Amino acid sequence: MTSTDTVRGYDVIVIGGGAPGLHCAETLAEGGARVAVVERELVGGTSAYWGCVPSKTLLRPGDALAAVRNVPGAAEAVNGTPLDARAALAWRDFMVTAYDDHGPARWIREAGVDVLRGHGRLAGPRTVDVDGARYRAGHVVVATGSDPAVPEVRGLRELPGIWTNREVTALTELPGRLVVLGAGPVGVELSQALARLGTAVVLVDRGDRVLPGEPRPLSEAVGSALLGDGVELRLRRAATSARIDGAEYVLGLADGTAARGDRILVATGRRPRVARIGLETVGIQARPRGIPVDERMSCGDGLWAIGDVTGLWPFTHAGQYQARVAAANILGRHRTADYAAMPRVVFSDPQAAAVGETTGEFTATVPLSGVARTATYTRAYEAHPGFVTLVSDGRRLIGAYAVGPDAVEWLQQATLAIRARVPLPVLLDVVQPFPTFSEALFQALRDLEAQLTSA
Ligand SMILES: Cc1cc2nc3c(=O)[nH]c(=O)nc-3n(C[C@H](O)[C@H](O)[C@H](O)COP(=O)(O)OP(=O)(O)OC[C@H]3O[C@@H](n4cnc5c(N)ncnc54)[C@H](O)[C@@H]3O)c2cc1C
Ligand SMILES: NC(=O)c1ccc[n+]([C@@H]2O[C@H](COP(=O)([O-])OP(=O)(O)OC[C@H]3O[C@@H](n4cnc5c(N)ncnc54)[C@H](O)[C@@H]3O)[C@@H](O)[C@H]2O)c1
Repeated sequence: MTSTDTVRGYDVIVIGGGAPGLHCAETLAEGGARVAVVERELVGGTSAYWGCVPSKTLLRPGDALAAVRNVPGAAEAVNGTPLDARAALAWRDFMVTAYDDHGPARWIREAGVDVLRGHGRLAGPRTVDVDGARYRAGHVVVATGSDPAVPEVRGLRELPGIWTNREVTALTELPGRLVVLGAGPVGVELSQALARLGTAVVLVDRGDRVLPGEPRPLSEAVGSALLGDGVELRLRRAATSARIDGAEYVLGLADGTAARGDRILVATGRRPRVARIGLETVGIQARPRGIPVDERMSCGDGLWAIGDVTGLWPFTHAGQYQARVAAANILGRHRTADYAAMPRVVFSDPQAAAVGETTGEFTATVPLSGVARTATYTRAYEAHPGFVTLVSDGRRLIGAYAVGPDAVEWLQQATLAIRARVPLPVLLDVVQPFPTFSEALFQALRDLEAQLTSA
């Protein structure tokens, strides 16, 4: 144990070097604080190596090919050759920098942040141990993230070789058949990515639709796209047992049937990483969802928590937003988190995006097939499942959701409108360029206006 007179001190120590932890540390260093980030594995965390980046990279080849196949003139330039899975996996390796974190580690050091390699744990107020070395800090930010949650299904936890997001995003060989348990964002995105790369996928969920947390029309559009890619949907079926039969994984389902594959991917949510980080030494009791924080991201005196470990909004962009809120407060500028306009996005093809409320006093839905951009974009426009729905309280937008090409990008207009509380007449006065999918927003606003006039 290091004696107190040799203990190193920082203004702030961030435990966990995922995207939110790094962003917090960088913002604090920019603000003049002496900062260290503790990381026991790879600087960059889940998003960079086993989450957002590899999953979006694995989706992209299928996206691009499907888009080309729907465009007369371009479709003729591609023959029937399937996607080259080896090239796609090589691109994934490039995007995850072959699981080497020298680049991000150098970048954060150049931002003025010390990187302390090892397992960090609180050892009392304003004290952090890193593999036995003791450090003191004015503030400690807990940003330890989350692990995959494997549900209590008979035999599942003991089964050797089950996949979670780590194994599937890092796969080196495509399985012939894959059983995916859980049709949330992880299950949906990776089912489509692998199906398009050549795997036969069975997607199982106890809910009656994919993405059960989102509005039904959005789930239905994404579900039918998955069916179109050959994904077999087994909905309304909870998993009840799991076993290996020879070389085959067998997932028993509540209706007495079974799903069989060369692999099982468990995509049934996340649980906060709160074990062995010394929360008890500072009097914090984590809840099942995570560390409770106030709107400033504070969880105690000189103690803060951000990212997945809070269990609030398990997205990289949400954790980074919380990082800015915590950093501002630590630097003495009062700031509170506002989640009224938190974007929720699924990078399936078509993309699905939502923000804010999903129901309200007034709603207006416009199909994308009625927007000129769609006809120039794809020959499949008549059958296009795309749409946008706006939700209003009669004065402003309070929510929006959409399915369609690049929906994740153009629905951001609604995010801005909700966050900035823009009055509906001002939104109606916004010019949308022609021909863009954004024109659907204008049409939906006009529909809202008509409803309000006749109300
Ligand atoms: C397959 C998949 C796809 C996703 N896609 C998206 C997406 O497209 N968009 C999006 O916004 N979100 C996406 N997410 C969610 C996103 O990855 C997470 O919300 C984000 O990574 C959370 O960041 P975090 O820093 O809280 O946790 P993490 O990224 O897990 O970082 C925590 C870090 O802390 C380290 N650590 C933990 N405990 C200790 C300790 N005691 N000492 C030292 N270090 C420690 C870990 O090694 C890790 O590096 C996806 C998630 C998955 C699984
Ligand atoms: N594009 C993105 O932003 C993105 C992408 C991937 C993941 N993420 C985030 O990562 C987190 C984890 O995602 P996820 O998809 O693993 O979790 P999730 O909680 O969103 O979905 C889990 C799904 O598993 C199902 N399920 C759970 N137990 C089951 C059982 N025993 N039998 C059958 N079905 C069962 C649930 O009904 C649910 O549909 C999410 O919060 C998500 O927002 C975000």
